[in-house]
Amino acid sequence: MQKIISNFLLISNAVSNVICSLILGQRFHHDDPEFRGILDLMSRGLEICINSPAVLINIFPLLYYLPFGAFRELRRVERDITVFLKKIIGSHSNTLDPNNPRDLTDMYLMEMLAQQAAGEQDSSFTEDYLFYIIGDLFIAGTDTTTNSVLWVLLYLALYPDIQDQVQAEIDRVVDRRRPPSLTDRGSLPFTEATIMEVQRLTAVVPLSIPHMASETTVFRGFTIPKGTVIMPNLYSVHRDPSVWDDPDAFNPTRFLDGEGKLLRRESFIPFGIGRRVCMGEQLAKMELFLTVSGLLQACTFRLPDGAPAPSLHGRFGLTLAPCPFALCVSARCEDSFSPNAFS
Ligand code: HEM
Repeated sequence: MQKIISNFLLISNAVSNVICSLILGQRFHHDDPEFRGILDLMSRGLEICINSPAVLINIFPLLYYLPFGAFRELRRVERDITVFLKKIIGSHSNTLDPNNPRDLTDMYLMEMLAQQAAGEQDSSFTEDYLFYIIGDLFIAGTDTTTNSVLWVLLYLALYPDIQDQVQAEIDRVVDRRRPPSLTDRGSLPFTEATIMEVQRLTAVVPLSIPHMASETTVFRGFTIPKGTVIMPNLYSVHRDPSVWDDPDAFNPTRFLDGEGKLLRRESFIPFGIGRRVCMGEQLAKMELFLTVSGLLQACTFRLPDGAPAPSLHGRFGLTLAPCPFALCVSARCEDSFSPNAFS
């Protein structure tokens, strides 16, 4: 069976459900309109914040209140997300059973209540903070991982010989009788190297997250005054010709040594670096490995016959998303995951 697919909502739903399970103790059905609506809002919110005139709010905060265009849309997105998250926090608060915490929200509420009971005056554990933490984890953990998976599928459709090698490795190590698990990760270096090479080329969070110099600092002869906003350019690090041979080429073997073992390259920093490195790095790597290896075990992804090669430039929000593309998905064996699941 094969099918042409241009709608990959199944992937963002699955990725977001990992965060929902951890934070909210629940998964949402893929058809749930409220869930779908909130994912769209988050994605749109990020795009407006980075890639519209609303970015100027960072410099002129009063622009936030303008009653038109991106400014008004941003306020609406923010309001709708707030209503959704506050409703969930409220229902957790009402049904909290300290003997049976269900998720991170329950654990947080229990700590908050414990600190209140102890008379803690300056506690940072408040429902307002919880709201921001949940929002941060949703925003940081959904689009990043979803877009990484989409880029992998797109690159593998453009490079079918590499896709064949990934599938051959999965077939050799895992077989097709069971889905890949995390214990297989160390035995699938080519699959891992392929994911890393896509992460290198696409740098899904290309400008990382802005930081601010807490002190005046001299770095390589440049004085950086206290308060300067710094935006690390991870994209340029990943394409630096002084570090990477032929940096624009898609070549997973650059992450493998002569014996086919995985190489750690210090200039490979898709999750940032240092004290504020991505908090979800380990989770994201697990999700990427399980999703990509599971999908490639079950299906083959090709460009539809006669379709022009999709652009590899991407759409820039906080994350770099691939431009819309279509793939022809075919099942690799009768009883495997059906391409119909993507509809
Ligand atoms: C492929 C997926 C992901 C990529 C490429 C990615 C990348 C990044 C990058 C570049 C940063 C900025 C690091 C810095 O400031 O130096 C960051 C921060 C962060 N990420 Fe991720 N991320 C991913 C997935 C996730 C997931 C799944 C979660 C949550 C469960 C998450 C949570 C966070 C948080 C909370 C921060 C802020 C950390 C801080 O400021 O201390 N990320 N991420």
